Amino acid sequence: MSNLYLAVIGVGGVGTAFLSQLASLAPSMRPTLIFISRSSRQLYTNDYKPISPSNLQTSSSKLLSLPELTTYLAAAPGKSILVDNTSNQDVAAAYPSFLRKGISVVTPNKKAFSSSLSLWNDIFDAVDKSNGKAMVYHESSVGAGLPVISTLKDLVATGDQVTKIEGVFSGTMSFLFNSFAPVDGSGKGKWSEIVSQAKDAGYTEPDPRDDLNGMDVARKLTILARLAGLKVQGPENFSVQSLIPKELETVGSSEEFMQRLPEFDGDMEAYKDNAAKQGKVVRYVGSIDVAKGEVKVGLQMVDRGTPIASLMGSDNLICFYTKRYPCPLVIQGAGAGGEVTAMGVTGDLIKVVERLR
Ligand SMILES: NC(=O)C1=CN([C@@H]2O[C@H](COP(=O)(O)OP(=O)(O)OC[C@H]3O[C@@H](n4cnc5c(N)ncnc54)[C@H](OP(=O)(O)O)[C@@H]3O)[C@@H](O)[C@H]2O)C=CC1
Ligand SMILES: N[C@@H](CC=O)C(=O)O
Ligand code: NA
Repeated sequence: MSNLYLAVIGVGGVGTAFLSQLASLAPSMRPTLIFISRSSRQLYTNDYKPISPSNLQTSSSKLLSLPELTTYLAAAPGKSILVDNTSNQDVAAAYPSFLRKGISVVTPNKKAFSSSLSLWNDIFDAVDKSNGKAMVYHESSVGAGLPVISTLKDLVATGDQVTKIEGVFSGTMSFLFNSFAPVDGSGKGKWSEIVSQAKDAGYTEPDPRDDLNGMDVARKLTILARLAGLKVQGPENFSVQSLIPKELETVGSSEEFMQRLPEFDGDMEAYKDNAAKQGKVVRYVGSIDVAKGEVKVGLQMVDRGTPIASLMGSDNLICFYTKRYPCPLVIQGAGAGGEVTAMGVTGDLIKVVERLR
C-alpha cells in the first residue's frame, strides 16, 4: 500500500509474531514499513523507502529520539501508524505527541492507559481533536487477543450499564496456578520452576516481577474500570496482593530474582495446602464493582467445580455483569503468548488501515 506508513517499536515475543502476521496480510491492507527498532538499534531510511525487518540486526541508522521519530513520521508522504510492542513508559508517554501530529497508535502496552489519569485524558483528547485523522487501539492491553476492550466499549457505547467485571486477567498467573495447583490435586512442579516455564513460554512481562507483584493485573483492571466510567487514578490506588516474597522486594535485577525465587517455594506450597484443606484451590483473581467504585486484585480460595478453578494453560476468563447481561457475558481463552497477543495488535492495525485508506 503506497500511502500508509508504518513504524514498529519493539521486536520481542509479541513484535516478532506481529511482523510475521503483518507479512501475511494482503498487500492492499499492509502499510509500508519505514521504521523498526529494538532498545538499542533502529532501521529506517531518510526517503521513506520500505525496509526489511531482517536488516535491523546489522543496521547502522542514527538513533532517533521519540520527538525526532514523531517529526520523521509526521513528514512521511502519507498517513503514519505507530505500533508500540514494548512495555516502555517513555514510549507510552509520547502517544499524545504522536496523535497530535496525526499519527495513529496501535499497542499491547498497558502503560499509557493505566498510568496517570492525565496521560489517559491527553491521549483521548488528542484523538478527539484529530477529527478522525489519528486513532488509538489497544485491544491486546487486556486479555491479549481476546475481544475484551472492544466488547466493553460496545457495551458502554450502546447504553448498557456495567455493574461488575470479574475474573482471571493474567495469562501468567493463570498458567502458574493451573500448573501448580490444578483441581485434581496434583501439581506440575515447584512454584519457581513454573515461573521459569511461564517466562520461557513468553507469557510474562519482560520482567516477571511485574506479573508476580500483581501490577500487571492491576493495570488491566485500571484500564477496564476507566472504560466502564470510573475515574481510577491508577493501579497504586487500590488493594493489590503481591506474590513477591518480602526478602526479594529489593533485589536489583530480574535475573537475580529468578535465581533466588526457589528459596521461597515453601510459601506458595503453604497457600496451596491451606486451600486443599478446605477442599478448594488457590487462584489469582480481580474484580471491579462499578457501583461501589471498588477494585480488588489478589489470591482467592476457589471451589473446585467453578469455571475459574477449571481454567487450563494461560487462559483468561472475563465476566461482564451488566443490566442487559445479569447472567454474565463471558470471554475465555488464551490470555498471553506472542501469537495471540500479536493477533490483537494486527487486528487493531487492520481497523486503522480500513478507516484511514
Ligand atoms: N507477552 C504477552 O503475552 C503479552 C504482552 N503484552 C504486552 O506486549 C508488550 C511486549 O511484550 P513482549 O513482546 O512479551 O516483551 P519482550 O520483552 O519480548 O519484547 C519487548 C521489546 O521491546 C523492545 N524495547 C524495549 N524498550 C524499547 C525502547 N525504548 N525502544 C525500542 N524498543 C524497545 C525490546 O528491545 P530489545 O530486544 O533490544 O530488548 C524488545 O524487543 C508489553 O507491553 C506487554 O505488556 C500484552 C499482552 C500479552
Ligand atoms: N504478562 C501478561 C501478558 C499479557 O498481558 C500476562 O501474563 O497476562
Ligand atoms: Na484483548
